[in-house]
Amino acid sequence: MTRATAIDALDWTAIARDLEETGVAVTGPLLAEAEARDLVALYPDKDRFRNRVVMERHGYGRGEYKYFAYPLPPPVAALRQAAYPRLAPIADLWNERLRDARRYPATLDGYLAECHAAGQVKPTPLLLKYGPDDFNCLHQDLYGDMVFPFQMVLLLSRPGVDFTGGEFTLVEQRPRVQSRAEVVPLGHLQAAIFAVRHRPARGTRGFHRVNLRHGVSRVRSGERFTAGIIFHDAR
Ligand SMILES: O=C(O)CCC(=O)C(=O)O
Ligand SMILES: [Fe+2]
Repeated sequence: MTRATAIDALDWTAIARDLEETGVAVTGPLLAEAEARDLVALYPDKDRFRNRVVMERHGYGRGEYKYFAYPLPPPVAALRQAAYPRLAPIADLWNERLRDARRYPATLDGYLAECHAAGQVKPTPLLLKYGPDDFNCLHQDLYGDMVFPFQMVLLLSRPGVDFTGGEFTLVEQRPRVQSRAEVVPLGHLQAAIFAVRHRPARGTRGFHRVNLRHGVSRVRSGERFTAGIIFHDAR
């Protein structure tokens, strides 16, 4: 199965519904086991990355990550390319609901051309590495004014085998009520697709914005690797 076929074979009606209701949707496996292993094996390779971030140094949590350099590894590039056109219409609908005039080009190349014209030229897909007691504080992945409203994260390690704990978590902050957490059960090779900074929620007087942040709970044992696919490039 080609990457585009694997993405097209997903139930996009269910994904759109889950995103609408909770801000996150879980997919079936999107990588072969060997592809996940190969991505993890790239981690020490200096030439494949443009930057390394030690999270503790910035108050981001504990653990580290590296942003890929262009050209991205083929499975990451292909998933970014294939998922974008499925998400762009959902992004347009959400903006319409939120009375935001921005609409998204139909293809990733079209969208990246807009990012590059706005000075956001650095690749944002990344590889994250967590060991025992590492965690990722709640945050939003914003890298400039250009923000594509969805992103994905792929679980490259085997939960319960390679690591325990380390759960992907989304927290939503509604106006005037207390925050709500959604802990996302991610299986090996599966992806979570989620809203980058907010989602439209239906209220009595139409839609309003509900703010979202994501992070990872403490890894209790072992090593956990993920690949993050962010669609906007960075300044
Ligand atoms: O490691 C994870 O599950 C989440 C990483 C993350 O923050 C991201 O992909 O943006
Ligand atoms: Fe993130």
